[in-house]
Amino acid sequence: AARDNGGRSGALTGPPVLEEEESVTKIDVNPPKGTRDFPPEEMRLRNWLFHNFKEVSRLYGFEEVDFPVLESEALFIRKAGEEIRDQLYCFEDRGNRRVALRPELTPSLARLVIQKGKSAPLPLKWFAVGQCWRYERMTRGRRREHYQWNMDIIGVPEVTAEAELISSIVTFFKRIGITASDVGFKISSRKVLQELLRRYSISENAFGKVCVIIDKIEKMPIEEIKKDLSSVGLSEEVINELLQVLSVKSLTQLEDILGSGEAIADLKHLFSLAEKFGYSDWIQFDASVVRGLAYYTGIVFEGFDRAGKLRAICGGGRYDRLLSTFGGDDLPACGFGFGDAVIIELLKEKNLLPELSLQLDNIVCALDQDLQGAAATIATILRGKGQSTDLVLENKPLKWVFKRAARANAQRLILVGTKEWEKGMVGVKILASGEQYEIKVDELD
Ligand SMILES: CC(=O)Nc1cnc2ccccc2c1
Repeated sequence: AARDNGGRSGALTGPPVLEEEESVTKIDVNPPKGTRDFPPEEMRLRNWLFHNFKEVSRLYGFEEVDFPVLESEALFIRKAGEEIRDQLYCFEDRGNRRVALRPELTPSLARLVIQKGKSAPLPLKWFAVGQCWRYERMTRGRRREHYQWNMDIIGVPEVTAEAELISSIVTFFKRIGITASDVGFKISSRKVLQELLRRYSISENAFGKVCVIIDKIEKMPIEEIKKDLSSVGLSEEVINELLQVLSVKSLTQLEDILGSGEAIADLKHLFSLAEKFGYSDWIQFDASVVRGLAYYTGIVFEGFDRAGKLRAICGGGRYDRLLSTFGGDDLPACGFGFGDAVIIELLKEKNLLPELSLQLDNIVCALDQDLQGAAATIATILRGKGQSTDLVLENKPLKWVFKRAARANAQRLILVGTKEWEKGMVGVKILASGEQYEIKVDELD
């Protein structure tokens, strides 16, 4: 009760407090709305996931890059009606600069590529794992941050780049136990839309808007989609032809409508490369895939769960115009983003979450307060051998030490006792077997 009156202890009963104590304001111990903490258990799972992201990137010869989570707002200002724009976590900083917490990594990557200019030999194969942010108006209770794994190839115009990227994601899935019966990739090309719209001389910047609208096709009533499409200038006839093409189920059917243009050629090339990479049974053509980012210009793909319970697991595609819109050279580019949320939901569904617990090689404990120094020496020797060692830092009863050792899955308990220490020895207890013995300090292995 004493702490409740503004934090001065004993003010009601004890002697007058001589000087004002630091006032205690009870802070909210939860993280800000829509954000997460990572206590040890969650952090082990996150590190496991990111380790697999990074191992696959290394396997494919990609180099890791990173960028500030805070960027100039201008990097993300696109007028294509994207959700990512409506939810931009932007503000004016103390220098009156318009800045934003990045909602995605690709624009930062493009900025760095341009900054590096000619000094970065093409093709660039870069990857990053970074936290991305959004600010949702309504308290829809959705998260406001997530981590994304991105892989990008800059400077390769052929679809061999897209085939390589999809291969890397398949490799990732296999590493964590996901199979082609669990997930698949829907693949299409925005060149399908482009070739269609070119017949009706729709302007380039309407193209991005049309794609963003079509990406919502499964989330909005078709009437609203049609209304939005007509509001960007598409006639009734074009809208109906567009929607009809999007429901096409095979490449041959698409070729009948489109004729043999770049879209068909790219898709056929990609599907034949998939054969060579050995992931044909992971992919399918699906004309309705457009992805919600305005800057894609060619092949687009998304990973989906075949049970149909979850949102897209990952997504990506070719974005050949992005660098030039930032004032850079007209460099071909493609990449993908892979979020840290849906994949964990999928692993839970498939009961594939890894068992990760703290593993310790040793716990070292002084059995007597004046042997604390000796215990520190032992811990240092073991750590010098690369063995993870928890040193008990205060006088604790053995029961407490055993409990801690069990919770930390320690392999060995090293007990520093007076009698043994006088002989230059320590006690060792192998916790799995219960075996117990004494050993000379310099024979500790
Ligand atoms: C399922 C989930 O957490 N999605 C999510 C969470 N935070 C984001 C933040 C920025 C952009 C996209 C985001 C997406």
